[in-house]
Amino acid sequence: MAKVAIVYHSGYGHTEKQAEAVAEGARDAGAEVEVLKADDLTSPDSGPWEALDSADAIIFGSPTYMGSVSGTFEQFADASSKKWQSAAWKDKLAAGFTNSGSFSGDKVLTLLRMVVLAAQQQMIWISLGQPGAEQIHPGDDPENLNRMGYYLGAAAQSDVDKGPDVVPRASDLASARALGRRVVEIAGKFNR
Ligand SMILES: Cc1cc2nc3c(=O)[nH]c(=O)nc-3n(C[C@H](O)[C@H](O)[C@H](O)COP(=O)(O)O)c2cc1C
Repeated sequence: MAKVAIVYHSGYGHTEKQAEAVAEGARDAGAEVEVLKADDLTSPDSGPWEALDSADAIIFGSPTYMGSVSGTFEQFADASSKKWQSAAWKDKLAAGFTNSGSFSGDKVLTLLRMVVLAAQQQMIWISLGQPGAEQIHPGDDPENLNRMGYYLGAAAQSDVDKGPDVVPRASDLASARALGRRVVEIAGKFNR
């Protein structure tokens, strides 16, 4: 059984909904899933690091704040430098998701930050694997995966005047679930 760890930050609960959806998709695909808060992993010497060390795949999640990952996620990235020193995550699979207030909101930089983190850790980045762009229509249809046309990871947009009980939309959560499933499917191929 593939082991998947999801490590995310969410200041106001929206990205947390996305993290839950990624976890649901990974569990549906048969993985053992641990969901970890970046808030608990900001020091290299304390926190549930073992769950990350033993995972086949680590999926990173952060809201987009000021055009990149949040400060708390960046603290986690800094703290992970201890794993870089020992190449502890070399050849693990990696993927990512982000959520922001604007339709774009510069989410691509958040995902690229995660790609660079994964590369520095010598991990293997898994793209979203969903066609977008030409399939976009404005409705909130759960079948409408990747409505914003991102390919590096799963993107969600949450209207800033609405709480996490309303947004992210069903379509964005469906994209997140599909990313969780894809990571597990690729972990299966990789292990074979
Ligand atoms: C400090 C801060 C910076 C933000 N920067 C951006 C941004 O650069 N682009 C954007 O589209 N939304 C931005 N937002 C809006 C958040 O991305 C949005 O409200 C998101 O749903 C918050 O996720 P969370 O509830 O998981 O914290 C920002 C919000 C905060 C609090």
